[in-house]
Amino acid sequence: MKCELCQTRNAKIKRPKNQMPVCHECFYIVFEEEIHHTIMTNNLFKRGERIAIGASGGKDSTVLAHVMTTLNKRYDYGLNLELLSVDEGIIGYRDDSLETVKKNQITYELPLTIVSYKDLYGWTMDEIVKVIGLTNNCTFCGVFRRQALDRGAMLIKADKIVTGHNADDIAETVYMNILRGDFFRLHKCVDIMTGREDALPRCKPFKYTYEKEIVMYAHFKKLDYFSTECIYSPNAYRGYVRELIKDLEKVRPSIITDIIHSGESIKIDTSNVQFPKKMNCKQCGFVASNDLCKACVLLDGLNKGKARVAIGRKE
Ligand SMILES: Nc1ncnc2c1ncn2[C@@H]1O[C@H](COP(=O)(O)OP(=O)(O)OP(=O)(O)O)[C@@H](O)[C@H]1O
Repeated sequence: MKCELCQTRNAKIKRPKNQMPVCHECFYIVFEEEIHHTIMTNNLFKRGERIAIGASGGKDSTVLAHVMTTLNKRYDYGLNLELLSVDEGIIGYRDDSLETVKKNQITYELPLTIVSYKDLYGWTMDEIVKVIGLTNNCTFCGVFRRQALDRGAMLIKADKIVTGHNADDIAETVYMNILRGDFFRLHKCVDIMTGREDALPRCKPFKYTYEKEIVMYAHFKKLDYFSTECIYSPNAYRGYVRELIKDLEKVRPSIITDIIHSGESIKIDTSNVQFPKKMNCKQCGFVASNDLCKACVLLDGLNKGKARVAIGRKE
């Protein structure tokens, strides 16, 4: 079968996004051009900006570093790209994936900054898990990582952070927020750029990019990425939603894009939604919706030996 795009070479893959049979060369082109289109139509960047690429060494952020470098050169975006990694302190997982980031730093000739939970908070995830166990550790990790990325980006004086969140991640989040009735997050999670009004906006150039295509791109281009899941069990609830969407995808391949578009089209009745206030944490000065930010509340709990109370559980 011939490639549907060039009509010359033999088709080697069926695009997961639309089932189109394409050759490798055309796949690379459409994959990169769609991301360029997303960047341009959403005005994600301005010339001269310093962009921190959240680099975990996994497939998404490795492809992100590759594609951002490629497009920055091809279209002369004029961006100063840098890699920014957070070392959560998980032996046998993050130490290995950071080795991959270090190799990519050399491949893409980008500066790399690594910030660690140990330096920022005095705790590694390994130490936190010893105290709290495996049930709620993702809460600590998620809250700390979010702030650690901000802190790292401020350190390198970045104007924006980009992350490798892909279409599958966003569709899952839309679905999860609907199932939880969390309308504030539902409203926010489809934004391609959050925190526009803050000092450090975050962008998701892969908002419409299917995870399967990211894996294919990384695989065929032979990119160096680390493919092991976090050893501290992934978020179980998200796992169920992911399975559900994967099942639906078998009968309706466009389901991921459809869910994102539904999320974008839902109009939230703001009179019924409590939007969190925006203020600065009285302890660390970072963005908070209460007197203390979530990271400081969790950290105080850990330091006082009341970690479970800090996440709202009984001791
Ligand atoms: N430790 C980290 N350091 C820097 N950025 C990170 C880190 N962990 C996650 N990110 C950023 O957040 C995005 C989404 O993270 P998530 O935990 O969902 O991982 P993922 O889907 O497995 O992505 P990846 O394949 O890049 O690891 C990543 O693509 C990356 O840009």
